[in-house]
Amino acid sequence: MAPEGLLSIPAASVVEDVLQQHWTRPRDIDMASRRSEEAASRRHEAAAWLRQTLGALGEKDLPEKPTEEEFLLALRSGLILCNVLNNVHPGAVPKVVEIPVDPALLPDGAALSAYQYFENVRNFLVAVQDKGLPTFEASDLEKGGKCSRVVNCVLALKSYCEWKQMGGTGLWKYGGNLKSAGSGKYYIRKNSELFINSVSRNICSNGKFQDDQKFSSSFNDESSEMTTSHSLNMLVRAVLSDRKPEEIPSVVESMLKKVVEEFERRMVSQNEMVKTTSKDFNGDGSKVISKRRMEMEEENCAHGGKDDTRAISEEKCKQRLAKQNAVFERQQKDIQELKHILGNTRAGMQTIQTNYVQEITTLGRHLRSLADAASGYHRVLEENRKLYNEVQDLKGNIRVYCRVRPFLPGEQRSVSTVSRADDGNITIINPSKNGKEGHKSFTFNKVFGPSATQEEIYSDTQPLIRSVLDGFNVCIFAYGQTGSGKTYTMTGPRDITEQSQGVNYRALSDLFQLSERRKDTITYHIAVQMIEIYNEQVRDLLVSDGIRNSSQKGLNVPNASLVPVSSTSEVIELMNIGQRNRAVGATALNDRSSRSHSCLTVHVQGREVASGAVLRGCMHLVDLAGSERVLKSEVTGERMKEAQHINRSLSALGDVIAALAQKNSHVPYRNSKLTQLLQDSLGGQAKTLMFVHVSPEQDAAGETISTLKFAERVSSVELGAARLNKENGEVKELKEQIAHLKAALARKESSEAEEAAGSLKSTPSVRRTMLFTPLSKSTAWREHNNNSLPRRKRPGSDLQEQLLAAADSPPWPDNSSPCVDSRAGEENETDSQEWVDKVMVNKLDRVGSNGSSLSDWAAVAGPDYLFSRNGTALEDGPSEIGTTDSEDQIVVSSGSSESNPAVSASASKTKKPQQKLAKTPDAKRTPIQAPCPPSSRKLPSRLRLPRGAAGVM
Ligand SMILES: Nc1ncnc2c1ncn2[C@@H]1O[C@H](COP(=O)(O)OP(=O)(O)OP(=O)(O)O)[C@@H](O)[C@H]1O
Repeated sequence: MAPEGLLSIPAASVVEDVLQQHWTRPRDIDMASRRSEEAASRRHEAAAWLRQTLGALGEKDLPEKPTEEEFLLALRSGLILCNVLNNVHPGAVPKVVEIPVDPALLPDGAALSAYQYFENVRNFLVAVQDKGLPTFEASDLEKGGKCSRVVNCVLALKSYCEWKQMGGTGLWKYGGNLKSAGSGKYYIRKNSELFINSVSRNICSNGKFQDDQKFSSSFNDESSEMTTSHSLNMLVRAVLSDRKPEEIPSVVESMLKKVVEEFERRMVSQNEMVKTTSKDFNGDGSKVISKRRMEMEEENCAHGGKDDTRAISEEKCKQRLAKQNAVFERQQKDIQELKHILGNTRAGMQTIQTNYVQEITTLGRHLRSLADAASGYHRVLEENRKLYNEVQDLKGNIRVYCRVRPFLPGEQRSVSTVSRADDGNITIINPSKNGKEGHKSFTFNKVFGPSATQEEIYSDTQPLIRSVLDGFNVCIFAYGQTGSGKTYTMTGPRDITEQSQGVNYRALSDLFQLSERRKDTITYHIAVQMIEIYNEQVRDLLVSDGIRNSSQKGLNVPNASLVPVSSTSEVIELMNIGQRNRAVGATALNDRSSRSHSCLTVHVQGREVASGAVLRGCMHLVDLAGSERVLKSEVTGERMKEAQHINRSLSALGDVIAALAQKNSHVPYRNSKLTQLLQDSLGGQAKTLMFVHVSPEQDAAGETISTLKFAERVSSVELGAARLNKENGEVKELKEQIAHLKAALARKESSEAEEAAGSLKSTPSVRRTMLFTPLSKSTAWREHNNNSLPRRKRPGSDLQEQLLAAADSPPWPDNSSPCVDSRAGEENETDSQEWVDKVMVNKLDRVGSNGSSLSDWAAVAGPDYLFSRNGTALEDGPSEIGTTDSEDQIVVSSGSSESNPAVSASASKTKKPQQKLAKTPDAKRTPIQAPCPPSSRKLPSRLRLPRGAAGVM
C-alpha cells in the first residue's frame, strides 16, 4: 500500500507493462475463427435485440441465433427493419409495406414481394441515413451479401435506441464518444466480453490492430476507441491463447511473479522519489519538486485511461495530485514569501551593516582624533613638565615630588583627605574648614598618587643618580609626618622584595651598574657613610659602639666611618649594621617611628682613564624624622626631648629654606646639625630633590597642609645651577704637591704638639671646642686624635705616617662638598676629596701590608677608616667627631654660604690649640659586632634593610 500522500501505482498498468515486456512475441492466433466467432456473436446480439424489440413479429421470422443466411432472409423484406426503426423512432419510416396475409390474393406475388422489399428496405436505409446511423447496401440482404454490415447497422440502431432510452439528450454521434450529456462520463460498454471478443477479432497475427475498414466504420469503432491502448484483457488473452492448458498455470505464475517484482520495483522507486522530493523540498528545491511532480503526473497519466479501474484510480490520482499541487503551490508561495522576507531582511541587514560600518569608521575617526588630541595633550603636559623641570634645573631649584601614601590595613578608610593627585597638582580637603578654605591646592614637580609604584617613583629620580657619577652633588631627602611613608620611599617596606625596593637600593644598584659600564673610560671608587642625627647629636652608624652614651654629660659621637664598597651587597651589609645602631623610639603616633634623621652618603670618585681628570660626586640620601608637632605626639620625658629636637631641627631647616627663598645674604645653616649636614645640598649648587609625603587620613589633614606648605616653600628655593666637580690631571698633581707639603708641616706641628701635650688636660672647655666634624670631615678630630693618642708603631708605619700626616691637610678642591667642615678659613677648602683619600689610605694600608703598590690618587690618608672590611680593628682608637653636653656647646664651622666670621674665627681658634681628647675605653673602635640597640623593627634576613637611616635596602 502506498504511503499516504503518495500516488498509487495502478496495478493494471503494471500487469500490462509486464506482459508487454515479457510476452509480446508474435503469436499464431486463428484470427479467422475468431473473426467468425465475433461476427456470429454480434449477429446473435442483433437478432436478440430485434426479437426483443419486435416481440412476436420478430420471433416469428428471426431465430434466436440465426446464421448469416437466416439473419439476412428474415430481414430481406425490410419489414422487420422498418418496424424496429419506427419502434425506436416512431414515424421514422412513414410508409411500411406490409406483407399480405394470404399471398394467393396477390395478382403477382413475386413482383409484389420484390416491390415490398425494395420499398421497405429503401425507406429504412433512407431513414437510417437520416439518423446518421451506419447503413448498408440493399444488396447486402441478398444471398452472399455482407451480413456484417447489416449487423453493424442493427447494432448501431440498438445503440441509438439505448441512447434514446437513456434520455437522448445531446447529440448522438455515430461511431464515437457516445456521451450521456448529463454525466459527462465516457460511455462504458457493459458487455465487456463482447468487447473483448470484438477486439480480439481485430488483432492481427503480429498482435497489432488491423485497420479494418468495416470495423472502423461500424459501430465497433466505439470499442476501438476504448482500446486505443492495449487492453489488459486482450493481452492476457493473447498471451494465454496460444498456450496449452497444462502450460497456463506456470505461465500465470511466472506472469504474477514478474508483476509482483515490477510492482515492488515501482514502489521502491516511488519511495526514493518521495525521499528526494522531501529533500528537495527541504532545500531550496521547489522547482525540482514541481518537475518531479510533473514527471509523476505524466507517468501516472501515461498508464491511466487503459481501463475502467485505471480511470477511477486516475481520478483519485488527479484529486491527490490536485491536493498535492495545492500544497506545493501553497508551500511554494510560502517559500516565495519567505524568500521575499529573507531578501528584505538581507537588504535591511546590509543597510544596517553598511550604516554600522560607516558609524564605526566615523567613530573610529573621532576616537583617533580624540586619542591624538589626548596624547597631544599628554605630550604637551609632559613637555611642559620637562620644560618646567629644565627651567627649575637651570634656576637650580630644589625639585619637589609629592607622594600620597595609600590607606593602610587597619586604618579607617573613610574619605581621603586628598581629593586630587595628578599632573603635578594635589588638592587637600581640610574637613575642619568650610567652602573654599576647605580645599587647598599645591603644585609640585611631580605628584604621585597612592597607587604609584616604587619603580615609578624611582624612574623620575634616576637621572639624578646618574649625575652623581658625572661629578655632581646630589641630595635626596624625604620629608613628612610620622607614618606618611618616608622610609617606605627611601628604603622600602619592612619585608623588601625586588619590586618594593626603595630609592636607596635602586640608586646604589644603578650606581654600581653604571660605574661598571663606564669602567673602560672612567675608573670609579665608591664609599659610603651612614650617620644619624639624634637629639642634635651626630652619630656614626657604622661603628658598633659609637652610639653608646659613655658620659653623663653627653654622647660620645664617633667619627663617621667611610667605607669603600664595590657592590650593593656590601652596602646592604653596612646598612644592616647602621640600622642596628640606629636609635628608634616609639611614639603615640607610630610606635615604629624613627625619632632621628638618618643619612646615607655615597661618595663617588672617578678618574678618566684617558685624561686622568678626576670627577667627584656625592649623594646624600636622607630620611628625616617625622615632622609632626610635639603636642600631637603626646609624648613626655625622653620622647618629648626627642620630639623637640626633631622639631627644632626641622624648623631650622624651614628657616634655611625661607632664607634661601628670599635670597637673604645670611642663611642660618648653623642652627641645627641637620641644616649643617644639608648645607651644601641646599645652598651649594647641588641637585636637590625632596620627597614630601602625605598621609590620606582625615585626622592628618592639618599636618598634611602644613607639610605641603613647607614643601611649596622648598620648591621655590633657587640654588643656582649645579656645578660639576671635575679637575684635570695637572691641577690634581699640584694639589697633591700641596698636600705633601702640608703633611710635612703638619708632622712638624704634630711633634711640637706632642711635646706640649703632656702639660695639658682635657677640660670641659676643651670639650667644648670639640668640633662637630660631620661625616668625612673629621680633620679636627684627626688632628686632635693624631696629637693626643699615642700611636703604636707598626711595620711600614713610616709610609702610613706620611700618609696620615698628609691627610691632615687634604687638598679639597672646592666647597661643593656635602660635608660640613669643622674648621673655618682655609679649612673650608676641605671637601669630599679628603674622605676619598682617607678611604684609599685605608685601602692602601691593607694593600701596603700585603706588599702592594700604592694608588697614585691615594695621596692622603687618615685614621678614620678604623676597621677593615675583614673586621680587623685598627689601633687608632675612637674617632669622635664631636662631643657635646648640650647643643649650645656645639661649635660648627660655617659652610660656604654661611657667613659668620665670629663663629669661623672661634672655630679657627679652637682648632689651633689642638686640644687632646682623653681617650675613653668606650671610644675605642672595635669590629662591628656590638649588641644592637633595641628596635621595634624586625631585623633582617640577609636582604632585609635597615629602616630609615637612608639605608640601602
Ligand atoms: N606607598 C606606600 N605603599 C604601601 N605602604 C606604605 C606606603 N607608604 C608607607 N607605607 C606603609 O606605611 C607605614 C608607615 O610608613 P613609613 O614607616 O615609611 O613612614 P615614615 O614616614 O617613615 O614614618 P617615621 O616618620 O616614623 O619614620 C609602613 O608600614 C609602610 O610600609
